Amino acid sequence: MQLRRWPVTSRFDLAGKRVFVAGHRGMVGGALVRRLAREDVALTTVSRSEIDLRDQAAVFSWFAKSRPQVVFLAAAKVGGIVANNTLRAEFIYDNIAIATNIIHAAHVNGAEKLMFLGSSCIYPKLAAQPLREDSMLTGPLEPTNEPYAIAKIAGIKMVEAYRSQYGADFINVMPTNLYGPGDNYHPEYSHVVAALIRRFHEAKLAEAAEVVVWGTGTPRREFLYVDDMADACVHLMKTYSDHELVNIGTGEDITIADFARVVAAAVGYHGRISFDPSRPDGTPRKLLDVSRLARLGWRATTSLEDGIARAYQAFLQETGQAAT
Ligand SMILES: NC(=O)C1=CN([C@@H]2O[C@H](COP(=O)(O)OP(=O)(O)OC[C@H]3O[C@@H](n4cnc5c(N)ncnc54)[C@H](OP(=O)(O)O)[C@@H]3O)[C@@H](O)[C@H]2O)C=CC1
Ligand SMILES: C[C@H]1O[C@H](OP(=O)(O)OP(=O)(O)OC[C@H]2O[C@@H](n3cnc4c(=O)[nH]c(N)nc43)[C@H](O)[C@@H]2O)[C@@H](O)[C@@H](O)C1=O
Repeated sequence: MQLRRWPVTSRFDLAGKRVFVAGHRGMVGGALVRRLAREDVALTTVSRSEIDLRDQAAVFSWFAKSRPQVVFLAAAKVGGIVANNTLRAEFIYDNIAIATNIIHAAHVNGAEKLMFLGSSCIYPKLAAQPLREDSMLTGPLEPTNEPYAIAKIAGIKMVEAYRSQYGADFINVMPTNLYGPGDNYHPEYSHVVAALIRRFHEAKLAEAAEVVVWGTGTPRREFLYVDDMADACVHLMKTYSDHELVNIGTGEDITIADFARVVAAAVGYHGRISFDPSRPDGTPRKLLDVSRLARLGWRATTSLEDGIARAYQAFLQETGQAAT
């Protein structure tokens, strides 16, 4: 029987390092900035108005001046199932450009460590569940987000190649569906968590009799609170150094129908919930195998109910509706 090789653990000291969070204004980037405030680091960020990370010359010039020693690559074009399926060209172009620019610039400018954020959608649509890291590229992808998934796989393979050819200490993590402060509430292009928080809230205010949830309600999803995600990223940056992917999740999933009821309860909506099967279900199930992450010493701590309650409060604050 082949022994499963467990990842190499190592101690990487962040203290005093110049740390670049690419995508710092986003949901994950913002959580990383909050989490890194507890570390002794020299944090550096650059906003999109200063540099478009698709612009190779601008990225290379910035890296040559700033020379970050540690890079969290959290910048990407991100969206839910309809955004991915509608903006297919933008999702593949932007995400390949951002990944290739930053990974190469980090290498050329001597970054000591880089973390690339992939996504659970890189795994085959019908792969065995829970999804193991070695199931990547073993079957067809979910069509609705294939461009995005291909871009993510390109970034993953680039990180592996730079470790192999140049000995770069670059690592790949695969987050599950994320939610929390700083999420995107676009009515069509958001992910399910933000979409339902907004829709149930607006239905409550309007005293609507019914809320329509997309799809059949039967798909299953795993949801990780974004501040847990950031903590896992810092933990792995400090302790993990190998070529294998590391899934980041809770290890628990829920049907969209049951999840909708969790959000309705958190928001305080008591009307009917119906389903619109004309909207895409996407992958039937995306539950990550988090045993490698557990062996590396990390587990999620925020329950779904607590996380949704905190995400709803963040939504109210971010949209200026929080009770004063
Ligand atoms: N959200 C989720 O459920 C999941 C996310 N991930 C991954 O986590 C990472 C972060 O996702 P998330 O925080 O949700 O996404 P957000 O959309 O919230 O944040 C993305 C960030 O990237 C920046 N960005 C995008 N394009 C460019 C560009 N061309 N130039 C400069 N900056 C750019 C955005 O800047 P600006 O705000 O100015 O537009 C934003 O700050 C991504 O790699 C994503 O693939 C993985 C799995 C699940
Ligand atoms: C993280 C992952 O996220 C994306 O994949 P996804 O998990 O399928 O994305 P989603 O959150 O948009 O949908 C999850 C499920 O939820 C159902 N659903 C119900 N009602 C709404 C709704 O109102 N909006 C949305 N978006 N979905 C809804 C929807 O029908 C689907 O069954 C990838 O594109 C990619 O970005 C990626 O990597």
